[in-house]
This record gives sequence, structure tokens and C-alpha cells, in this order.
Amino acid sequence: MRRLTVDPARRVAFDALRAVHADDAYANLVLAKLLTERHLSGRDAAFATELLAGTCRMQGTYDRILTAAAGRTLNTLQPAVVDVLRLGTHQLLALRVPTHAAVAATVDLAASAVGERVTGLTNAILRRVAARSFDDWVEELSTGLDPRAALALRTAHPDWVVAAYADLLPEEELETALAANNASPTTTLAVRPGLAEVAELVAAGADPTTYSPFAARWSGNPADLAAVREGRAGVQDEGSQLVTWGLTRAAAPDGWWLDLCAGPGGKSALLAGLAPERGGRLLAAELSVHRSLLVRAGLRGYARVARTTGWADPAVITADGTRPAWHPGAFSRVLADVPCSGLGALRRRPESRWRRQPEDVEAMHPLQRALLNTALDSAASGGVVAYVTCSPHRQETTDVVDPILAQRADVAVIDAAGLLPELGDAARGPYLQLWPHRHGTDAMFAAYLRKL
Ligand SMILES: C[S@@+](CC[C@H](N)C(=O)[O-])C[C@H]1O[C@@H](n2cnc3c(N)ncnc32)[C@H](O)[C@@H]1O
Repeated sequence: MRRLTVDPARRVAFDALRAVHADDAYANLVLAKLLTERHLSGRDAAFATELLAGTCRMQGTYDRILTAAAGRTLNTLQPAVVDVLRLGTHQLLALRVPTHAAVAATVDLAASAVGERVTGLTNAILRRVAARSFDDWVEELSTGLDPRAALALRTAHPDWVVAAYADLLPEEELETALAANNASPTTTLAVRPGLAEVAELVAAGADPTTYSPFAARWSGNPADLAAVREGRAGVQDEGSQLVTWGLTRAAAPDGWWLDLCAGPGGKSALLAGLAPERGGRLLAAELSVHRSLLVRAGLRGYARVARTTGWADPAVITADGTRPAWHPGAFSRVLADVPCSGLGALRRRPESRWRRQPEDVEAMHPLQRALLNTALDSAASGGVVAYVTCSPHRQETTDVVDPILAQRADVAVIDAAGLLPELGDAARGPYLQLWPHRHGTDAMFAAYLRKL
């Protein structure tokens, strides 16, 4: 029997991909767990990360290429073999792995992970994949497709996601916008106001970002930074920081602030630091017990300061935001960062574009409406509500906000551009819409509303 030399990075990527497909695991979470368990770091960890993330993102297009190369539908192959082939295809068509190395390493992976009997098939299919470049495959497979379907194939997005983007962006911007979802985002950190300064992160080697005064980009492991270890900074997309900052910049009375859907707690951590200097104090509410614990953990830096200085400690409760455990009108500022499809964070959630279905977007609509109505009921007269999604999809953004505005006489829109004037090109009517290709952030949406 021949000796197998399966390298640990490819094996980790394969086991993570199997968990994504067989157990509905989140690629990022399962990968982080496997890297730790198997003690992979440095170049091996970087290769496994790129291999897994790239394979997950491009899956729909790779499956079309593999179907053509195999001459049969993929459901006639063992699922584990299909995953081996997807990983091999990414190495051949997107990474700079020489053809012979990509094929040999993938055939060895097939032998060790599935069995010697599938090596001939794996080898034959991969050799056919390797015969063309990615662009040549796409050109061949695009024959007869309409321009939108060809764009979906080229940028590896489901047709319905392309349609949702096309609904919001000018045609000439569409391809750039979709392509931006295929770039690996760098890690962005946010300081906890009052506990750390961006200058501390910059002195440690991070880079300031364009818009958020709380942000810095970091290319290493966040846990290497003392500020992160001590709960004085955390990982948070710049878009999430900006929509939160917008809420704190509107005029509003002093009083308690509410984060209605707080878990895992990134925005709460920013709000908690900004509240005291604006006459506020934060209550973070979250439905899931596990996620409420994450919110509490994210606020641990403030808890330490509060113990020693008597500073107003943020509070965390586990509660259903649609059945308020507080009196109406109790809050001066309310953040409703509602559960959504996450279509604006496709860069960070490599598998999600193929897992999500249009029905998922529809299914969330009633909860989003209910949470926005609770948020408005919870705000005091003169108070401000931010309705936020990490999705630009019309159904979970303006289709939630506009009908509620039409129904309620006690709400007015605050122009988002006035709250965040440093952001060019982010107005969506009176609302805010960020985009990866325009702002380098997730595609966050925010509507700022005044309770009359
Ligand atoms: C988009 S996430 C919030 C992200 C969070 N604001 C952050 O920045 O870390 C939505 C959260 O709403 C929670 N959620 C879902 N239904 C809820 C409800 N009825 N009441 C309160 N929270 C809810 C989910 O568990 C999830 O943690």
C-alpha cells in the first residue's frame, strides 16, 4: 500500500467542511475549534483558513464546474468525496498551488479520509478541472445563460442574492459589490470608550480605519493584544461601530439606554462606554441565555472599572424583546439590532450564502416588525430608536420600517446622513446603507427614528 502524506492543514479544512455540510456547523467556529485542538498556527492555520473559506464561498460555482468535469450530477457521489473535490478545485482554480501538488495532495486526502477506492475517480475529475482556468470554466458554463445568471456564476452567488443586490444598487456597481463578498476581510477591533484609546492599538501595530473613531485594523491574533485580553477592546466590524455611533449622536434626553437584541454583545460594549458621557446607562436585553452570558463577558472591562470607581455599571438581562419586562417609554435611546439573514456579512460567513434561502428572509419579517414596535414603545417622548440589520435586503430593512412609519403617528425619521456626515455615499433615502465595496464595512442598514 502506498504511503499517505496528508498535510494537517488540508485535513483540518476537510473536517471543517464536512462539519459544515453534515452538521450545519458554522465554518468559522468549527475551524477555530479544530485549529486549536490540532495545534495548527502560522502558515498552516492561514492555509487551512483560506482553503475552507474560499471553498465555502465559491461552492455553487465549483459544483457547476465539478458536475461538468465529472460528467455526472454530484449527488451520485459520496458527500465526503464531493467535499474533497471542492477543496481540490479551490486549490487548482483560486490558490497558487501548482497543479501536480494540488492533485496529489487532494488524492491523498481522499484516500485517507474516504478510502483508497475513490482515489482513481478523484484523480480523474481533478485532472479535468485543472485543464482550464477559472475564467475559462466560467466562460464555457455561461453559454446560454442570461447576464444576471452569468454574473451569479462568475461571482459565486445564488441567483436570489444577486436579485436582492440588483434591487438596491446601480447595474454598473453590481459586479464590484458581489465580488467584494469574496475577499477575506481583515479583523477590525473596537476600543471600549473610557477603557482604551485607538492610539494604544496603533502603538501595538494596528492601523486606524477611515470612519470610526473607535476602530483599528489588526492582522494578527486579537488575543495577542493586552487591550483585548483585558476586555478594553474587542473584535467588531467598522460598520457595526458606525451604526451604533449614529444612535449616540442624535439629540435625546438623559436616561437609561436599551439594547433590545444585545447578544453576543459587540454593540452593547460600545454603547456602555458612550452612555455615561451622554447622561445614560445601558440595559442590555437578549433572548438567549448563552448569548446573554456573552454580552456580560464583553462588558467585563466596564464591570472592573465600576467596582473600583462607582461608575454606572451596565446591566444585562435575559428577556424576550417582544414581551417587554420594562415600562413603556422607559428609555431615552433604544437599539433594535434585530435577527436577520446576515446577507450584509457574507464576507465573514463563508457558507451562509448557500445555506440561506429566500424563505428565511420572509420568515423573519414578523419578528423584525414586532421588535421594532417594541423598541418604539420602549422609547420616551423625544427619545431615539435605531433599527439595524446586517442585511441590505429590502424585505428586512425598508419593508419593515416604512409600513410601521405609515401606521404610527408617534414616530418621525431622523436623517441618517446628518448623524454620520463623515460617511459619503451611504444615504438610502433618509436611512443609512453601508457596503463592503464602498466603505470596507459589512453591508449594515440603519434607520434612526424619533419618538414624538
Ligand atoms: C443581530 S443579533 C444582535 C447582535 C448584537 N447587537 C451585537 O452587536 O453583538 C440579534 C440577536 O437578537 C436575539 N434575539 C432574537 N429574538 C429575540 C427576542 N425576541 N428578544 C430579544 N432578543 C432576541 C438573537 O438571539 C441575537 O442574539
